[in-house]
Amino acid sequence: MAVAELTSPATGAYTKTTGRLHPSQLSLSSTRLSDQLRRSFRPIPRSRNVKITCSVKYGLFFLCCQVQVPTVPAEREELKSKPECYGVFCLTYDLKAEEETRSWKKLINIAVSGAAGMISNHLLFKLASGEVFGPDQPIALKLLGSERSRQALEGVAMELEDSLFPLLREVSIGIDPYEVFQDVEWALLIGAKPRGPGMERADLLDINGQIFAEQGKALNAVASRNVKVIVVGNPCNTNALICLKNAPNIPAKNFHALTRLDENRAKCQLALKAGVFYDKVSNMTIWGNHSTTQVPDFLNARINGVPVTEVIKDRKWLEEEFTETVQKRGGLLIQKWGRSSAASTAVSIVDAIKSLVTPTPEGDWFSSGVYTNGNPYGITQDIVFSMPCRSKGDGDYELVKDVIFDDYLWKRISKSEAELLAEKRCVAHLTGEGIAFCDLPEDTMLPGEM
Ligand SMILES: NC(=O)C1=CN([C@@H]2O[C@H](COP(=O)(O)OP(=O)(O)OC[C@H]3O[C@@H](n4cnc5c(N)ncnc54)[C@H](OP(=O)(O)O)[C@@H]3O)[C@@H](O)[C@H]2O)C=CC1
Ligand SMILES: O=C([O-])CC(=O)C(=O)O
Repeated sequence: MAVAELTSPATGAYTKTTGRLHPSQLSLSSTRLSDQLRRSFRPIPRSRNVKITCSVKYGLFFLCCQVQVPTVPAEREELKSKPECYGVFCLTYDLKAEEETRSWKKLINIAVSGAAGMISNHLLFKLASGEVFGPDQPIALKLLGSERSRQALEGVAMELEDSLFPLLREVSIGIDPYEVFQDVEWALLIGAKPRGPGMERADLLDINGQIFAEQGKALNAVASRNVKVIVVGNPCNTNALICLKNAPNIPAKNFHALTRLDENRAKCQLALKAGVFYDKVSNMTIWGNHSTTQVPDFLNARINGVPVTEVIKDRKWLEEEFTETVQKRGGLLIQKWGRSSAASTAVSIVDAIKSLVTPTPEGDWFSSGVYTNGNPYGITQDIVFSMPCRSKGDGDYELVKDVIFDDYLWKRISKSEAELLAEKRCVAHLTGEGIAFCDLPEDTMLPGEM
């Protein structure tokens, strides 16, 4: 433990501060001392357990603070020199002094993994602009990358600096999830290895599963106890399951696998067929896995409040063409673009978050891949399955009860369920459930694979 003593003239009262704090959390009336502490300890990440004890040393006129910093082990020495914050975001501000920021809400911490990737390149700027959490909600972005992407991460942070977003109060970059996830209230887990040529899906499950097992452990150790986690990196349902199994201290209900892009794709196809604008399509459920077995549910969906099956009477089109178009939309896009959906995925992540932080419109719902324990439909427990949800806007959700099923829908749901159970057996070594046995169904594919 390294110890530093800092003394500064202090006038008036001060808040007695003792305990494990980051210098930015200090609340001292002596701004000079506070600034001195911040300057001295800026390079030390929050998780370093900086211990600060302040007391009045010389009557009312001087504050003395003792700052104790744990000695960094040799193997982590390299991280010590790495700044936690980035560029202009290292400056400190007295927000309360600014008239227009007086009504702002408390800062929220958002972690984004794969922050130097394609999806993040769209998403981060949407988050920073205020379009996701609102115009009075300042945010801190914590960007997680790797050795591979270190330079690129700095490039992303530089672009965020140059965008002058008023609500973006902090940006930090890092490669250690235990540091980046410290106190985060949202974790948007995008980074994952893409499936390469000749790579088996089982290999992908294993490689990416290890990333999500580690990130689950890190969230469990250092994130806010009520952190909301949205897993985007594929295969996202099983990655979300691995993540939640490795984070037993965080409610399993807080983990989501992104199927909102599939919902949006399905709405678009129904609108096109019915000749209406896509905002007229509601109650769109995607059931199951974010894969080519996903089930876009036309039985419960509505157009202008009327069941889709009454508007589009061509049941063969709904069962075959519509369903397959949605299931394989990602693959077609890759053929056209030469890379997978990035902008529309970022938009769908925004939609997914907004659906949790704003009340769901009366009578409507949204789809999300969530933990099946306690589901009212009879879907196997202990997997992450896309189902219809409603939210009061408090970050939480309830599953929708009043949905109908027919034989066709159940058959399709069962196929996706079987696929997820097979994926789960493949990753048993990562969920703490014994030895993995991987025997995936022949047609198991991500939406982006053809
Ligand atoms: N659920 C959904 O609806 C959708 C999901 N996806 C999925 O989202 C994920 C990210 O897509 P996108 O942003 O376009 O991808 P990119 O390839 O642009 O970025 C992915 C990031 O993943 C990180 N990564 C983590 N581990 C590895 C690894 N072993 N090898 C290579 N890169 C790794 C890399 O960042 P770093 O080096 O910093 O770790 C990289 O920047 C993919 O898994 C994709 O399949 C895509 C579209 C829709
Ligand atoms: O398969 C992929 O990587 C892309 C994907 O998930 C999608 O477009 O839905």
